[in-house]
Amino acid sequence: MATQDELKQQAATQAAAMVQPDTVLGVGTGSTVAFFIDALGARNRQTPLNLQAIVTTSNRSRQQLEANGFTVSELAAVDHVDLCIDGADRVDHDLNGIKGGGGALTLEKNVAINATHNVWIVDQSKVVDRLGGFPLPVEVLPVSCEQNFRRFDQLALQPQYRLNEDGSRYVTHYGNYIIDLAVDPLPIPAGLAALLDQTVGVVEHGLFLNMTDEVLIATPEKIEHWTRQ
Ligand SMILES: O=C(CO)[C@H](O)[C@H](O)COP(=O)(O)O
Repeated sequence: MATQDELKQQAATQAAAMVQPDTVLGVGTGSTVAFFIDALGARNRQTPLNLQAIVTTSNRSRQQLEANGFTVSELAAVDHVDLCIDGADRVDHDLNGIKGGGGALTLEKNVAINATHNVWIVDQSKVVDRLGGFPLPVEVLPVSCEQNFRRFDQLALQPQYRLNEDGSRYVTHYGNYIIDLAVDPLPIPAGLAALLDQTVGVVEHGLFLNMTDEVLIATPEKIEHWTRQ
C-alpha cells in the first residue's frame, strides 16, 4: 500500500508532465507542491522547458525552485500566468476547496485568480463530500484583528489565532495575522465566503470556490482526474 507521501508524489509527477514549454507557470506551496518542484526540476534538467517565467506563492517554494535551477519572478512582473499548480487542504466534488494550511493563502489566491488554468494536486485524504474538517484560515489586518475575532466568535465560528511553536502569533508574509475558523462541515461555503469578502480588515480567506479547473487525486489504485464541467 502506497504511503501518503508516495501518493502526493504520484500526483505531483503527473502534474509536472502537464507543464508546457515556453509558458508562464505559477507554483503553489506545501508538501505536495514540494514533490512537484523536484519533478519539474528533474524534467527541466533532462529537456529544458525554457519557461517564460515562474511565479510562486511562498519563500519556501521560491528557495526550492531556485535550488532546482529556476529563476523566480514576482507576480506583479508578469502579464499573465498560463498554468498554476498548487495543493489543497480539502476539496469537494464541485472542485471547491479550503487552502492556506501553510499560511500562504493570500498570494495563492492572487496567483490562482490570474492563472488561465488552475490544477490542484492532492492525495485522496483531502477529498470530502462537504467542505470542512480543516481549519479555515482568514488573514486579517492587525489593526482590527480583535474586532474581527469577536465578530467571528459571535458567529460561532470558533476563531483561534494561528500561533508559532513558541506561542507567539503567526505573522504572514504581509505582516498580518491568521485567524483559523472551525467549519465542520460548512453548510453554505459561498455564504461564508461572501461574508468574509465583505468584512473590513479581512485581507483574504482560504475558501477557494470555483477557482480550480482540474484536480489530480492520487489513490492507491490510480490517479483520478477531475475537471470542472
Ligand atoms: O494551501 C496550502 C498552503 O497554504 C497548501 O497547498 C495546502 O496546505 C496543502 O499542503 P500539503 O500539500 O502539504 O498537504
